[in-house]
Amino acid sequence: MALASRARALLPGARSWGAVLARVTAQRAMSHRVVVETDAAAGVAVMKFRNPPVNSLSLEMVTELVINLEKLENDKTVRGLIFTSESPGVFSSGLNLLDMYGRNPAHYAEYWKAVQELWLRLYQCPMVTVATINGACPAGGCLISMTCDYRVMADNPKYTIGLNETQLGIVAPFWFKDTLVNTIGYRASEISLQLGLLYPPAEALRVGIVDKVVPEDQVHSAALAVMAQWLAIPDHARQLTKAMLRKPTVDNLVRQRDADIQQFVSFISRDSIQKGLQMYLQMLKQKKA
Ligand SMILES: CC/C=C\C/C=C\C/C=C\C=C\CC(=O)SCCNC(=O)CCNC(=O)[C@H](O)C(C)(C)COP(=O)(O)OP(=O)(O)OC[C@H]1O[C@@H](n2cnc3c(N)ncnc32)[C@H](O)[C@@H]1OP(=O)(O)O
Repeated sequence: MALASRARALLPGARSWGAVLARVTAQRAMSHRVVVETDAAAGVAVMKFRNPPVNSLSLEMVTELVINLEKLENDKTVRGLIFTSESPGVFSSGLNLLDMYGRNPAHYAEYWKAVQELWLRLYQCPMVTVATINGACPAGGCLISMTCDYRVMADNPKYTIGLNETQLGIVAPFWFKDTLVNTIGYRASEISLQLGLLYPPAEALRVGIVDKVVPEDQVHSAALAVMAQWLAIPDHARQLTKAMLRKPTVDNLVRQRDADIQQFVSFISRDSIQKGLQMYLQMLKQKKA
C-alpha cells in the first residue's frame, strides 16, 4: 500500500491504482536501472546504479531509487545500505539533463517532485548509508553521496566530485546548498558552490566533501569496514541522533516544496537557461568527438 501511494505521488499522470502499478511494472520490466544485492546475514544491502552510459538520474532512475529505498526501509533485516556504480568510471553524472531540457512544464514539475522525494527519503534514511564513489560524481551525483552518512572515494585523479551547477549556468537549489553547507561548512561552500568546483580525491578529502580516499581496488572493502563500524552503534540511538541533526534541513524543504517546484519550473523554462543547457550538451558531445 505504502509503495503504491509513493508511486502514485511520483507518477501524478496516472489516474488509477491500476494505471500506477501498470506504469511502475512496465518501467521495471523494461530495465532495472538499480540493482540491489542484500546480505541478510550482515544486514547490509548494496544498491548499484546501472543506467548507462553515465548513470544520469533520469525520472525513471529516480523513481526506481525511491521505490527500492522504500522496500529496503520496510525490510527490518537491513540496517545498512551502500550506494555504488555497477560500472566503475562514473558514480553518477547527476540529474538527467534531458529531463531538464526541451520538455514541457508538466514534465519539469513531475521530474522535480521526484528529485525532491529522493533527497527527502535519502537524507532521512534510518539505515546507515555509505557512498562508495567509484567514478565521476558531479552535481546530483554529489548530492546523492552527500545525503549518505559517510563517503569513501576511490583514489583515481580522473574522478572528481562537487556541485558544479554554476558551470552549467544553473543555480543549485537551496536544499543542495544546505546539504553542502552541512557537509563542508559555510566558508568552504561559498567558494565551492560559486565556482562550481569539482574536486579530485585528495582535494575532496581535504575540503571534507568525502571522508576517506582509498586505492581503487580497496574501495568496496573500505566501505564494508566503515559500515561495520557504524553498525556497531545501537540503531535507535544512532537513528534518533541522525534525525535530530538533519530535521531542520529537511523541514526547510518540506515547508516550501510546492514553491520550490514552481521556482524550478519557471527557472528551467527560461530561454536563457534552455540555451545554456543546449550548449552544455553540445559541449559534452564535442568533447566526446
Ligand atoms: C533560482 C534557482 C531556482 C531553482 C533552482 C533551479 C534549477 C537548478 C537545477 C538543476 C540542478 C541540477 C543538478 C545536476 O545534477 S545537473 C547535471 C550536471 N552534470 C554534469 O555536469 C555532468 C556532465 N557529464 C560529464 O561531465 C561526463 O559525462 C562524465 C564525467 C559524467 C562522464 O564522462 P564520459 O567521458 O565517461 O562520458 P561522456 O562522453 O561525457 O557522456 C556520455 C553520454 O552521456 C551524456 N551525458 C553526460 N552527462 C549527462 C547528464 N547529466 N544527463 C544526461 N546526459 C548526460 C553525454 O551527453 C553523452 O551523450 P551522447 O552519447 O553524446 O549522446
